[in-house]
Amino acid sequence: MKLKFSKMHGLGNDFVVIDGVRQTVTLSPERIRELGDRHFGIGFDQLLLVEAPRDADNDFRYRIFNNDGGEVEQCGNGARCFARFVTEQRLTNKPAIRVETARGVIVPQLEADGSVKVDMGVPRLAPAEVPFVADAEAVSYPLEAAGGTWQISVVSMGNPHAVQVVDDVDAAPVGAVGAAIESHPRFPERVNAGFMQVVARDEIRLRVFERGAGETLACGTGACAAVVAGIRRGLLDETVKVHTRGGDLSISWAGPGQPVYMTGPAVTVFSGEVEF
Ligand SMILES: N[C@H](CCC[C@H](N)C(=O)O)C(=O)O
Repeated sequence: MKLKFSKMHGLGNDFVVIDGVRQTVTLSPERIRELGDRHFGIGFDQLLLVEAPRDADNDFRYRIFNNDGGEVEQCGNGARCFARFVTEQRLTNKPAIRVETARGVIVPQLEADGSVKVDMGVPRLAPAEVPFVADAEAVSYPLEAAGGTWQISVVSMGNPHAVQVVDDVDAAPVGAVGAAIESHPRFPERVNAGFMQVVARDEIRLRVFERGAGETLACGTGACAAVVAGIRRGLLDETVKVHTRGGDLSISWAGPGQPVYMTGPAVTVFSGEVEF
């Protein structure tokens, strides 16, 4: 069966986005992996599926599948592309869109300058909510991995993140240490591993080894988690510019119990059809 899709990216974190409202879509992990292959398929970090909401108070449901075929709870760069997609496809004309995800509702909003601002919801910091195996909640935890001990902060943006501070992201062992943290047994659902360099109290550089996708050029929820971790460590102020390899995001967090706001671009590269 042929399905229409759009190929999009948020700062080089790239997606195939599919309208599951007007099309009937059945996905298997195997087919997602085939289509995610950058040589034999279309190629993407994540596949995003747009569905009708389960709760009539909301506008859409949003499902996210990593390149490895696994379904996950949240995607920040994807949320911005989602908003651009449903607007371009005339599935809505609302500027602010209520979107159900596996772990709560997010509200992306198209801004006049073409960027997209997203209320990413309230970060969860208790280990059990990440989930992360620990005796008690702390600002950071020592974690043994890849032959070293890394001081990580754990944050859930709906999806799990383990963030550490490094002197220079360009020299950080993202591949080896990121892979070891991603599959560390203290993260029962695996984890996205972030490496953050603090440039100033309102500026960081960030690389993320993503769960189920490897290092990506940018990670929206990773940027949110890194700013939350940096503020909790007393290193950052409320609004932070996050430099990723694919470009810049603006992240704001007013503190515990408050939502994280993320602002950045969303680009449609092309549309196409594919056998699913
Ligand atoms: N790899 C992530 C999902 C995509 C997140 C990322 N692309 C973003 O922009 O937040 C996970 O397994 O939780």
